[in-house]
Amino acid sequence: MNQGQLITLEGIDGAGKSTQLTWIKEFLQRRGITVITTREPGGTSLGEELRAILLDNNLTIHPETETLLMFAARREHLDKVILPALERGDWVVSDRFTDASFAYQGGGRQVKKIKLEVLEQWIQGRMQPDLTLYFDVPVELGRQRIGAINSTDRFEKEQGDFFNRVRAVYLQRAHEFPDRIYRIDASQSFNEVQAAIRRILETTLFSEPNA
Ligand SMILES: Nc1ncnc2c1ncn2[C@@H]1O[C@H](COP(=O)(O)OP(=O)(O)O)[C@@H](O)[C@H]1O
Ligand SMILES: Cc1cn([C@H]2C[C@H](O)[C@@H](COP(=O)(O)OP(=O)(O)O)O2)c(=O)[nH]c1=O
Repeated sequence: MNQGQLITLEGIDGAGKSTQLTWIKEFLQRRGITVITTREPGGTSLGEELRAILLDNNLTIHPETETLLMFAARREHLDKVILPALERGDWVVSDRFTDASFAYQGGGRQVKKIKLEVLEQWIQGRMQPDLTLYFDVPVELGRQRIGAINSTDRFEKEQGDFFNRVRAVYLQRAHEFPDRIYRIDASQSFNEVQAAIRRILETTLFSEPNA
């Protein structure tokens, strides 16, 4: 049986990832693929408990503690959800994965990159997503879109500078890993973003080598 594929969605808060997740799932299902959708931090019972702590506005958490909790949740997620699904031949679409730790903890919180690389190597070895869709929006637009939602969590309440650093790391990683990370201009309309996703999925995952 073929191994499934891992697709991850990345971007600053308000970029529009969650909005497109269901459409991506349905697009893949129409191709006869069994798909599970999941998210980080979260995706398992322990992971969702860690998520509640990580997003809790009433807590102050040291940046390295935050980093370790993100990777702890990810370790569970890989063990209980992602790797078993891929081994069954199912595809996994995850709303965020390790690029978010480099962007938010590395960029936003300024945790040293080498520490993130050590944790990445520890829990993933050489494993990487097959495809990452990076939803790129200017920080102000992301904030406006979140502003339309009432509650803000521990990350969403951060200031513009924080999100500028997060976005800078995402852009840098898209540049560094062009075969895996595809930048989408997510400031476009819903339909235009969807068309861009469709083009990327068709060319990267479904292109016929001799067609
Ligand atoms: N292309 C778009 N144009 C305008 N508004 C959008 C677009 N995509 C998403 N939104 C809106 O922006 C808000 C944040 O979207 P969401 O998908 O939750 O972002 P994310 O999961 O990346 O934080 C939602 O209210 C959503 O309806
Ligand atoms: C996976 C991950 C998420 N995060 C942050 C980014 C988000 O602000 C938050 C997850 O919240 P979530 O509500 O899923 O994000 P969004 O509003 O974009 O849908 O956790 C990290 O800081 N590091 C990580 O490794």
